[in-house]
Amino acid sequence: MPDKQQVIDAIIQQGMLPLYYHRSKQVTVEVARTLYSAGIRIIEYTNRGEAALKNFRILKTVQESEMPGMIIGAGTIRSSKQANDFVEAGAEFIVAPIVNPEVAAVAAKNSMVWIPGCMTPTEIHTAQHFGAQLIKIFPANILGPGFVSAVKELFSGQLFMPTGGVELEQKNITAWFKSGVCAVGLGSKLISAEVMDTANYDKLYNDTLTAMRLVIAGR
Ligand SMILES: O=C[C@H](O)COP(=O)(O)O
Repeated sequence: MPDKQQVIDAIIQQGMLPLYYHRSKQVTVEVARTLYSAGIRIIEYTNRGEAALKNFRILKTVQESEMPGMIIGAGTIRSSKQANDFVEAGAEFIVAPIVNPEVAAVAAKNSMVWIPGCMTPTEIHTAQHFGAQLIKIFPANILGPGFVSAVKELFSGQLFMPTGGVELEQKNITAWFKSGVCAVGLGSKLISAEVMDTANYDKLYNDTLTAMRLVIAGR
């Protein structure tokens, strides 16, 4: 299992964190395989449906046998029970849409990175207090890059990753990096419901290469 700094470094190095959920275990695994074959080495699987924990366990089995160097975290973790369940299932970091100190405590107990979602300076301050090295700016498209530019001086050295509505387009990704973020979270604009439901893994592969190029060009 990677240590906290290795997880943070992997996100910064990749410059993007792909995230998704799908009810089908086959789709869950094929999406990860496709991302991996395109060069992705850290992903978030979100707790956004009834099959999330079961599918996460299957994904971890495939990761162990087929994906050396891949890191898989659990997203949309709002309670300590969810955190404990996904840690037990092999989550290597935890992402959340909110700041819940009880989730932070589970992450700390397991020496894991906790990436809480924040949309105000007070939430950022609270997240820092409870140990967040990296903070998810969420919902990113509501706040915009101007929010990060405005608050980053208040939180010198803090790492930020906007997530929610980040677009797969150069202008948007470049604006985020210019505001001072270290990576962007990419959900539905990269791994859309349509791509998953139609098993269009060629499109996902090509879009992933595009996203990686946009990140390199944008930062
Ligand atoms: O927390 C995850 C976000 O809701 C994902 O947003 P997105 O699908 O717009 O990238």
